[in-house]
Amino acid sequence: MKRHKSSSKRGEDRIRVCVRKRPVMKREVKASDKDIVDAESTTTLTVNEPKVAVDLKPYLLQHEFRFDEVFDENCTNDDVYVRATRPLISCLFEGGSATCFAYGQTGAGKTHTMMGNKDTPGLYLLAANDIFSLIQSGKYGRGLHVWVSFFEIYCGQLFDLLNKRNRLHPREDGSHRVCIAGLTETEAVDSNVLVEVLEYGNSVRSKGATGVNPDSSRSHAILQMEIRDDNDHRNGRISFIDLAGSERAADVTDTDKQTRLEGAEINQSLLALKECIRSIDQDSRHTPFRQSKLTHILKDSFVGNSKTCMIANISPTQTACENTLNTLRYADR
Ligand SMILES: Nc1ncnc2c1ncn2[C@@H]1O[C@H](COP(=O)(O)OP(=O)(O)OP(=O)(O)O)[C@@H](O)[C@H]1O
Repeated sequence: MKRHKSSSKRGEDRIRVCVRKRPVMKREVKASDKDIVDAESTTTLTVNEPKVAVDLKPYLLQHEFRFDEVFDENCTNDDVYVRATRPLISCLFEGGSATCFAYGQTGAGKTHTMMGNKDTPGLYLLAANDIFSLIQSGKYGRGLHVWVSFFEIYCGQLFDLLNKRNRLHPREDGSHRVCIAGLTETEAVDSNVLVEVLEYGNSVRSKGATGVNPDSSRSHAILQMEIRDDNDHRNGRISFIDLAGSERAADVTDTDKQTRLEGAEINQSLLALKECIRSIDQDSRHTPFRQSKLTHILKDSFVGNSKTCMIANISPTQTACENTLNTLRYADR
């Protein structure tokens, strides 16, 4: 059995890595695609990889992983919110930055986790509900407002999802803070406004048609909620990043030029993100933010009073075994 242990004492308070296994879908049951992932506890899981020995006897190679949180197929978006994301919320009322990533292959459940649906709201909405309740309670003072922006990074370029996919340009100000010139910001007075913003933004989000899944997401979508006071001073900010399908990073060898370019960009940004997370985890003095647009524009979210949570989403089936192992190795610290 191969054992992987994913926890680091130094960065533990600032970064938490969680894994969510989605249920087997009806079409997968129909195709007799087996569930090969055992989420054994709230921190451990095992992937049972089918193998064939040299004497042609089949056997299972077991890969055991340990993470800060493991969510099995019965866990709801609420469970994920309470254990993984809620601990970040106080940070944005205390002048800090919180960041929550959804990572994983296409169809592993990133959008389900982040967006959810009418019956099962995802992390965006669950966090917003808590933020609005805290503002109303007056616990962190009066006159606080929530401003929302929603944009995507596609092929290394930024597009405003709240303004007809207008191209945006990030710039560093005199104090090396990264600002996105021209980004549309909307005040969300309640969750209904946020739902409208999300629905509008998602309808314009770029989708690429690939052989595997016509809706496969080939861009990183970033939703930011910023708390500001009556004088428009920024208090804190939370960023949710629904990352592009991780298996797309392998498209660097595709025959189609555009697909190759998209793949190269996704590959570079996911590697840069892993490097940044590793360097924060190890309290390293240099964090390589500039290696990709994604990490560059999130620079402020990683430094100072910041908290990050990575949710690695995995498909449970045998067909997805290789991608699942890649996702778990990526998330493994
Ligand atoms: N935890 C879950 N419970 C029930 N259904 C789920 C869960 N996770 C994912 N699904 C379902 O699986 C399908 C694929 O999930 P989803 O669209 O969230 O994947 P994704 O990782 O966002 O893929 P893409 O990168 O292509 O956008 C959807 O039909 C979704 O509703």
